[in-house]
Amino acid sequence: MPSLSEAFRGHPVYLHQKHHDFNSLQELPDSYAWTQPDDDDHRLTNYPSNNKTKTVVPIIDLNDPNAPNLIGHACKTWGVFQVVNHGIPTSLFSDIQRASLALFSLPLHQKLKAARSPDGVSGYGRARISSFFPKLMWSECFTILDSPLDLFLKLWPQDYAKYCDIVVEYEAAMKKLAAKLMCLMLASLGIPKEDIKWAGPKGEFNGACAALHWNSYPSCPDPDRAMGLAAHTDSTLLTILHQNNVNGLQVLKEGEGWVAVPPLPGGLVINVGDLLHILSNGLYPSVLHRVRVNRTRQRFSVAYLYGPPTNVQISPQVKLVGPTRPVLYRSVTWNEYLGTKAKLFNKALSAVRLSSSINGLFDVNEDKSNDFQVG
Ligand SMILES: C=C1C[C@]23C[C@H]1CC[C@H]2[C@@]12CCC[C@@](C)(C(=O)O1)[C@H]2[C@@H]3C(=O)O
Ligand SMILES: O=C(O)CCC(=O)C(=O)O
Ligand SMILES: [Fe+2]
Repeated sequence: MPSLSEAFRGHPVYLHQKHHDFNSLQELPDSYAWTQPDDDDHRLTNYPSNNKTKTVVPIIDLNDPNAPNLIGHACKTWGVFQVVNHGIPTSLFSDIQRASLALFSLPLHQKLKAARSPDGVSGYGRARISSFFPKLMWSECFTILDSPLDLFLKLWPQDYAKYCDIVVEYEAAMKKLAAKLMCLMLASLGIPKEDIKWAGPKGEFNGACAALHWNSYPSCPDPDRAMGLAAHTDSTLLTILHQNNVNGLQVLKEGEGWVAVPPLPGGLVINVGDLLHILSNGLYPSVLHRVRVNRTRQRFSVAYLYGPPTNVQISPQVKLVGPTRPVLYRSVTWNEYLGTKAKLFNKALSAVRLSSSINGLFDVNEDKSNDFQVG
């Protein structure tokens, strides 16, 4: 089986190679301006506003006996929810946040020592999706696949070990939680975990592949015209996101527009990714999300992007297919899907959709991404 890094090496994306020291920018350079000052442009606003409706992303207590049903409902109607009582000690969040702050606070020349190579995915750089947009995003990121050791040695020749320990501990905790969430999500779909061969006899999902992705969104001199991270879905089964206590994450809710996902102390945001959308035969939408920035506070997030072994075929589960529910997607491996995503970005799901299926019946993800691109 190709490792996740090898899977990426086969599907390079071409990124803007120029990096900026955000702290030195007193004004928004044109290359970061997604709208012009006099634009009466609603594309970056929350239109239609969620202020009137007060809809909030569901918050689910994992100790609640009704959690499986609540998760099922949240996945079906939102494709995203927050969890509390997930069993991860808060000290692990402060540790990983401290590591992320230490990393992004390094001088640019130091961060560039661990820069992502053009055909790689690990290391420091811009979001991979950058290449699909004419403007730059107001953010920097750092991706860890496999071991952080080589990267951290370059960043912190003396202190690398303590940061490696934090990452290893954080990933182990995430892996356990992701397996638990997979079991709950499969149960909510009525799929016994025995139907997923790679889950293993006890549902440990040992063969899973994952990436740890750190994001930093510096304070921005002109936040209304900038974009932290453009609207995208994750190519994962699910993503577990920890955010610091700064707003910015928004999800697109059918019929409501962009809805903020406010940070919840000790909470984690769980979102459905494209592969779970496929596996659920379109029942669970992989939620479109983006990040806005603000004038005064730096925002940090740590995403654990979780998927299957890279060579396992993921297809709509037979139990979710029937006379009134045609099979909506062909089967794909994560490796293949990452290649499709690298080429087609937000059109990747449509590309693996079966043309004979009844369009739009179950798939709420039918390409809406163009509405949110500045073109
Ligand atoms: C395992 C993954 C999943 C990746 C690529 C790689 C590591 C970083 C992930 C993200 C994180 C930011 C959005 C995204 C769209 C991006 O550009 O990089 C994600 C992408 C995907 O979900 O496709
Ligand atoms: O920073 C965030 O809140 C979201 C990050 C994200 O969507 C990602 O890393 O995939
Ligand atoms: Fe994401």
